[in-house]
Amino acid sequence: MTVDIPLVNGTTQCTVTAYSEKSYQATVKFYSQFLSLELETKDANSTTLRNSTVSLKVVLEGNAEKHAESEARFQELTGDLESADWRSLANSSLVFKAANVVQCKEALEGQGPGVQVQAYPTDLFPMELYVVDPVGNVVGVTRTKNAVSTMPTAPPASKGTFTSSVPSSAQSTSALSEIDEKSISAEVSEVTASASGPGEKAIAVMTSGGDAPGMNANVRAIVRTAIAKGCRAYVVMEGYEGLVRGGPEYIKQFSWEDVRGWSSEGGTNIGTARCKEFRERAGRLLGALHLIEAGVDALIVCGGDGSLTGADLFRSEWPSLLQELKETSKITSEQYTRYKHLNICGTVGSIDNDMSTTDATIGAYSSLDRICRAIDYIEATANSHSRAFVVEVMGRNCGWLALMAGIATSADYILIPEKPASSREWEEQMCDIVTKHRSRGKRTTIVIVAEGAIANDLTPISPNDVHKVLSQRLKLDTRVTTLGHVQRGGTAVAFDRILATLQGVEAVNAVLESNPDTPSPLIAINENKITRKSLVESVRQTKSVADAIQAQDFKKAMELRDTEFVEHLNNFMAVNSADHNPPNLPQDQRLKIAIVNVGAPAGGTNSAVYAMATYCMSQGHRPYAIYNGWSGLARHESVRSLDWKSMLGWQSRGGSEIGTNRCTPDEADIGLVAYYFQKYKFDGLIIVGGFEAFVSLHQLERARDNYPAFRIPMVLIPATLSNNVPGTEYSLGTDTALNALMDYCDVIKQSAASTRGRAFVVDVQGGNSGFLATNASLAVGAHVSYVPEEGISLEQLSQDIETLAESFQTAQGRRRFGKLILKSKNASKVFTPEVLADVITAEANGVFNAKSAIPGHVQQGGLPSPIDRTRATRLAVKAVDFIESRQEDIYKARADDDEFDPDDKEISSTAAVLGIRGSDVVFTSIRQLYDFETEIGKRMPKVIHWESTRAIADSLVGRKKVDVKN
Ligand SMILES: Nc1ncnc2c1ncn2[C@@H]1O[C@H](COP(=O)(O)OP(=O)(O)OP(=O)(O)O)[C@@H](O)[C@H]1O
Ligand SMILES: O=P(O)(O)OC[C@H]1O[C@](O)(CO)[C@@H](O)[C@@H]1O
Ligand SMILES: [Mg+2]
Repeated sequence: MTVDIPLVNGTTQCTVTAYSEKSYQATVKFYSQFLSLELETKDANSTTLRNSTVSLKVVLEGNAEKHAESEARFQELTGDLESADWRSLANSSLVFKAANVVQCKEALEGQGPGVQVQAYPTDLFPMELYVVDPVGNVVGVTRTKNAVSTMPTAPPASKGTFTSSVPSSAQSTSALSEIDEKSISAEVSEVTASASGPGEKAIAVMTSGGDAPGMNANVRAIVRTAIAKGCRAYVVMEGYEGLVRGGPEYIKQFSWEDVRGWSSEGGTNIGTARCKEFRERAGRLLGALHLIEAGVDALIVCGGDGSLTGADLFRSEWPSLLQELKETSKITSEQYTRYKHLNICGTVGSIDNDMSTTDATIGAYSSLDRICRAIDYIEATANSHSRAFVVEVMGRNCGWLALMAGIATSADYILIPEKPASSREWEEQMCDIVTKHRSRGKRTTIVIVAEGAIANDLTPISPNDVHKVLSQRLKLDTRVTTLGHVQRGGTAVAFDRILATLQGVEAVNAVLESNPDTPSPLIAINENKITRKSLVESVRQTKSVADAIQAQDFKKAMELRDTEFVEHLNNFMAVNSADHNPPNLPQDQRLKIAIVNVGAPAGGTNSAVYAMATYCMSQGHRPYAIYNGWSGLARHESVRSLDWKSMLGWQSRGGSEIGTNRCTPDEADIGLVAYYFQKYKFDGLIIVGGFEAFVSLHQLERARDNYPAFRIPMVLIPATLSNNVPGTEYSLGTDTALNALMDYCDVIKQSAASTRGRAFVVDVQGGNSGFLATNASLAVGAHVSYVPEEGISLEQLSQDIETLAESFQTAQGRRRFGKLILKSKNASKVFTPEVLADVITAEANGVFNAKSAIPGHVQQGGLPSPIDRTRATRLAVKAVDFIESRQEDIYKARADDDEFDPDDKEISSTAAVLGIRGSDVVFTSIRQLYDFETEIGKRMPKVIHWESTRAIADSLVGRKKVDVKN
């Protein structure tokens, strides 16, 4: 039995049979533009074939016309047919592994070796080979590269493992600051001894307003960076309260050791308060006096909109405060001159995320994490009773938490202060959505109410108001849950620890670089980039949103809000009312869009599929899922149209609901992939995955020449914990993985700290990318991280052991003294975690010992983090928009070869990677990335965007780097 495969792009088809000497018989279908061949197996045996090499005899025969045509064409190209290598295909050796059906299935699902042909067709003479099992399923695939040339192309990356070797010698990447604890202590005592010499600065940090997870990491980074830069570090205890009270009890000098282990601790260890006195000039006057008395030159305030408004006011009043202090003889003229300019800087710490000009505030994502976990829990009980839940979340004047939680948990409805409606309107809209969801089979209803939710007449909307509507009008069994301060509790998520740390370093840099003419900075983050904004301007903009709301000018309030907030809100409305209202687009603009997952599982993958499908529905497009990757498609025609009900709950699930594996189109059979694309008439494709997904997009784009079915807009949403996809600085799944690894490390570190003289060597995933190890080391304060980009040199290893031994010797049983060494698996093949632990223990001479710890696939994470869920939603919507907007650019080329020029920029840019680069979300063409920005052999981008983070991670733990010249 054979499978008919229609012609694609005029490719000639012939059917031939390959059979084993024993029982197994397979049909091999062979495609070539010019040739028709017969293949016949020799020595093949269905039970012994696995992993064995089988010789396939290739006999040229059949279609004489085509044969002649190919010879003529070949002669035209080579001028010498006799020596033509394509003839050597006859009797060529084919690697034909896993030839029985079960094994082929495994192979195609990425669990075993695939079927490969060691013959290399060219782009000019492409060939595909299909092995069909006795019942007609296509189970085998070929590589299709170069039939003519004897020059083999690079062998395909093997499934599952990456073999390219990684240098184990260390290459110094950048000039890292060489600080160790001893030298820093020495510096500190020197500085303290000379008190306030004019050269040295004293930098103080305080936390203010509601506490926020990550504040401790911020304080730690500020204290250590200040010390590392030769400054004295101070903390102001209890927020502005401490400034107003003053004295050494409230304004304390801190040492390197004082902040040990703080990254992993929730709340704020230096205290915070809401201080009435500071709102009055008299309070601020006292604050100014106390700062000067303590000799503080610069103040970094980590707090929310209120705290930074206070800081801004303090800054603007400073000259007059100083004048008054001088006139009342509270300070000397020297002090007046020295402290004439207040050097102040804000790092935004608040769970509310209500400060303009920054995308995220320290603590907001930790709080969102608590909220999403709670709602995930509530879902289960709601589902059991088919109940409705009204969940109140924090956000006095701001709906960010409610909105993001709404997206991350696919809640039915949200009520936020930024977009109020009349009571009648919101009640109608909520009832309409909830009724439709229920009528389509949803058993749960979740409505999230922000603490500050209001109607458009500014009257508050309470959870009880919502309860009343759901229970009385819709007769739903409804409960109210107020999450309260649980949302502010617990330790910070990885994002907040890293954000707080990087912003702390940047804040110290900013105050050291500032002069009387520089405007006071606020340290922000925009997309993936830490930025400096003007404190005055940020406060002004934040206030203008609040003013617009008070003036009931909600349209203006929205315009003044960050564009990302508005984008999230629009996305929430679109995906959550999918299929409800008439689609947005007219019939003739509605498309068929496919989505496929490729590579290892990554957090947020399901959210991307869910968002893509629901957004498609709201636009009027038809979403399709290709189940089980390219191999699923080639083997089982695994295309299903996605329907709303079957995707319920996907938003919050880990793994990949539609299945994923590492097989690329070439490996699966690109001709067959093209055939199905043609059969389903896809107008666009979204691939979600890691490096194999990147390679897949490249293969599809290059195959457009032969297969018009690929002449459609195609987008890759990067998703891999390795974060090694060129074209982006962030891949879905990295945040989930970082949290999983960080949680693991926190536990291990606690064990090490309790044991006192113990270090753990933790084995970290990430292929050839040290991203995960570097960022995790920043989040957990690991003593050392070894990454593939640097390798492990003996010099560095011995230096690290020496530093470790010294610090254990001086630790004298202090708490929080657990030491971690994070080692990327590919940093060294020789130094496995066990070997490394043994070497370290032996070299430590009994001062301490080391053990290995292997988190393994736990690093893929369980539930996806809220960051991965919400980013997935945003990127999926952008990907669909891209497919819509790029139809015109490639539409003509789909039907007409003459219109297709693969090198045309407009056309080639319709196959792109959707990435976050610096502070922008951008589409970059796969051609550009693959040809110019990728180290294919290493499966890495050429430029490592996070390189500078390594120096920061090292310097904050006082690691000495050995400068190895390679
Ligand atoms: N307009 C202002 N002038 C002077 N000080 C202010 C002003 N607004 C706030 N502050 C000071 O900042 C403190 C914290 O402000 P607020 O209570 O608004 O919290 P926040 O910093 O916005 O944090 P969060 O909202 O996350 O809890 C106040 O108690 C007060 O001391
Ligand atoms: O109980 P507290 O400390 O006044 O904090 C409650 C408020 O603080 C915030 O969480 C911000 O930290 C607001 O969303 C909330 O209204
Ligand atoms: Mg606030």
